[in-house]
Amino acid sequence: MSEALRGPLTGVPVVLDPVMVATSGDSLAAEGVREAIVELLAHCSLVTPNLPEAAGLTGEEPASDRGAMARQAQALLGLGAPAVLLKGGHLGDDGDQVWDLVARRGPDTSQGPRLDWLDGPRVRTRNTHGTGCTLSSAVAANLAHGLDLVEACRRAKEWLARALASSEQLSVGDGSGHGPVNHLEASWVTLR
Ligand SMILES: Nc1ncnc2c1ncn2[C@@H]1O[C@H](COP(=O)(O)OP(=O)(O)O)[C@@H](O)[C@H]1O
Ligand SMILES: Cc1ncc(COP(=O)(O)O)c(N)n1
Repeated sequence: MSEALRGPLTGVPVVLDPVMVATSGDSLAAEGVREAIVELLAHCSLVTPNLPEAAGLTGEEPASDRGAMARQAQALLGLGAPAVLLKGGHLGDDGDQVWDLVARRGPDTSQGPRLDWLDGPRVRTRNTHGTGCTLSSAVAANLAHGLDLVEACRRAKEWLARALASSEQLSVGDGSGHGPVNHLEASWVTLR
């Protein structure tokens, strides 16, 4: 894959979602996946780990506050990623807010990385299945539209919050597990 990213895909924005740990906490990665993902970091435009994934990649404990999030995002830049969207959905379950962090290498290396916090309202729902995949796909679509990285992440997160809020409209399975977000939230009134 890194060959493709160095060759035909050079110049195309690439969003790498290192799917290793699901929202539910389940491990989704076999052994050796960490090394493969680390190798890809330098060849993508943005990597989008959740907190357990960032911990797995950096070899640290999952971040439990903003300071640790900032340190781990910067550690991922140090591993070669040009930019990191560190997702904070696993932090502060009882709070009203959920915050993500965009970290980018600055143009001037002596000034350190640029950090942009994206705060948003926490939606009270169990239907969080696929939030990470939804977010990274939306960021990729926004980058393909030519949006700047932080704006692409900000708009993707805002849309995801609406899709989460609208998830109760869906009726999937017997309702016992984590249901999906409603990707069609914008057109739902006309569609149903
Ligand atoms: N209950 C929630 N309300 C609003 N946004 C959420 C909620 N849970 C997660 N998010 C957002 O969903 C995205 C994915 O978050 P996260 O759960 O950390 O990743 P993953 O789904 O990969 O485990 C992030 O932008 C996060 O801020
Ligand atoms: C097969 C598969 N792929 C990905 C996810 C991540 O889901 P989430 O975005 O909710 O962490 C998952 N739970 N299962």
